[in-house]
Amino acid sequence: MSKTAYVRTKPHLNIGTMGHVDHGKTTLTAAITKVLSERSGGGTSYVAFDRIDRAPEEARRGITINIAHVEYETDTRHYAHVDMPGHADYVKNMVTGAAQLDGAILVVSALDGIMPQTAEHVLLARQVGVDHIVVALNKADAGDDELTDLVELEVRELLTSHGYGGDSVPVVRVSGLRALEGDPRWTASIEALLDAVDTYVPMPVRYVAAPFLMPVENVLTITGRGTVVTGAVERGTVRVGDRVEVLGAGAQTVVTGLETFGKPMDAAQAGDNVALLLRGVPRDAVRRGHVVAEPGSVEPRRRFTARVYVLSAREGGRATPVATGYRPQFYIRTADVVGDVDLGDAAVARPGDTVTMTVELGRDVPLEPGLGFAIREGGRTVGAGTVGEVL
Ligand SMILES: Nc1nc2c(ncn2[C@@H]2O[C@H](COP(=O)(O)OP(=O)(O)OP(=O)(O)O)[C@@H](O)[C@H]2O)c(=O)[nH]1
Ligand SMILES: [Mg+2]
Repeated sequence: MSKTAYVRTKPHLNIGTMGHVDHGKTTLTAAITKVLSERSGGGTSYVAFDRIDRAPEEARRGITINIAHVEYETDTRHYAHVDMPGHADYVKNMVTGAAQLDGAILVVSALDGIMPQTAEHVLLARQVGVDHIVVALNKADAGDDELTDLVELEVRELLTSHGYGGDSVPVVRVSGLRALEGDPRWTASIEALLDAVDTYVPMPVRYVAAPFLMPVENVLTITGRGTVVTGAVERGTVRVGDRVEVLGAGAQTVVTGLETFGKPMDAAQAGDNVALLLRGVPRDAVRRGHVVAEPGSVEPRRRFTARVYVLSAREGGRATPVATGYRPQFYIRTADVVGDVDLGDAAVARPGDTVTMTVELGRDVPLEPGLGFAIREGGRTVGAGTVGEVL
């Protein structure tokens, strides 16, 4: 049962594909692993399309529902890549996936251009703190150059309007599908995209010395061993044998095992995508949205002030204003919590407005100034905000 341990030889970054449904995110993800697996001295294994979209409903409907993680290595870096769903009904999964990205690949079909979730994902990425975007203009094999030029202009404008500096963002014309088929012109396009990611997305500062904190993304059971929680370490370092607290479950426990992509490790640090085996915690006591942290290092709270941008109807938001007493869902880290909005002296907030509000959540969660969140209602994003003061 001895598995090869994870050896940290290159800097590790978290990236992912986002964009409108069917623009080719999963195909591109598979193509990236294929191209890199064929590089000499690689360290990347090819992950085929149907191993990324592997739930039966995903295979049947031909869409991505769950976030899938794959890993690969370029010459200079080790990447964990999340392939996010584009379909409007699954944007909440995209929100929790994007919360941990150091950079994102925005996939835009050169045939279709900007579509509703293209714009929504850019807005959410900004909100959850993704600082760098590289654009893959996909399906370039099937598009004509003039139309693709127009799409590129449109995408640069969209990025600029969300503060991404659209003029300097790399835009690479690719074909995930032809690259998967091994067409050299298009495997070269994937190489060019990866070079753009390697050079344009900087290595973020990792707060490895801070107290350990990891938002729980998923919970699994390993028969005979116990409960496992997965997620990206937000800050600090955790070692096998460390005592941790599961905020939300009200439990203290000990980490008895640590893995990244199936490889055991002795210590995980900020930025790593990991699975933690927790001693004696029942499977149903832990949920997505809970936070694993160094005991006593954070105190969950429920009241805070926030600056919130209320999306306009054109951006997919509400058509009518919100007032005090409004009760939408708040997406904070991986948590999804109802909250009461108090607008104070302002009577209403109209779509398109940026306002200050006081929020009272339905339960305590770890909060801190500067933390980004999304506000959703009836399956769509209606606002995006940042925590001001925790009350
Ligand atoms: N011509 C062409 N078709 C492509 C390319 N990439 C993907 N496709 C096709 O586009 C369709 C959607 O591809 P997916 O990779 O599933 O798209 P997706 O963005 O992951 O979709 P969701 O995850 O459901 O949002 C499939 O039929 C692909 O074969 C490409 O580079 N060229
Ligand atoms: Mg997909």
